[in-house]
Amino acid sequence: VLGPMAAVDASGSDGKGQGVETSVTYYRLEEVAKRNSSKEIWLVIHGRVYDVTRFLNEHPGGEEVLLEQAGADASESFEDVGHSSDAREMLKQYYIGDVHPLLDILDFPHRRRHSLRFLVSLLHVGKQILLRRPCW
Ligand code: HEM
Repeated sequence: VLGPMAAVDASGSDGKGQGVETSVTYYRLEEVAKRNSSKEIWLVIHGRVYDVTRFLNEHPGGEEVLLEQAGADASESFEDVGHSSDAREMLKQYYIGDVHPLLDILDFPHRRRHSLRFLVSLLHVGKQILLRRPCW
């Protein structure tokens, strides 16, 4: 129901800063979870959302492993493989936005079964609050 959140200027540009102006689109995990077929595949890796649909055929590790993680948080499996720095660099091409820290917290009641993941996402929230200007 909730679509992607409106783009938010995360750079805090005041018109004269040298900071690169960037805007971030925020998604809920729920939105990501819908992109779980070979027609459309999104993955979350370390709180960032990647549309890997057009990467399916090109992935050196095969499309099967991506399909297994479709619509889900693939951080752990991505790290388990020990992807090269080239592979990490490639992520940028498929980046479409971030998982929204607050909206994820609101999902809490539905996620009790994943308490460890919830704690990890809490850590992400803490990190985002420390590293970023508030955007809500
Ligand atoms: C957008 C996300 C991903 C990108 C850009 C990516 C990229 C790559 C690249 C470039 C390689 C070649 C080896 C290297 O350079 O490290 C590779 C290998 C591999 N990837 Fe990924 N990968 C992604 C996601 C995943 C995920 C989510 C999984 C696991 C579920 C996975 C499993 C593997 C496996 C099993 C190999 C083969 C390793 C080997 O043969 O030694 N990859 N990937």
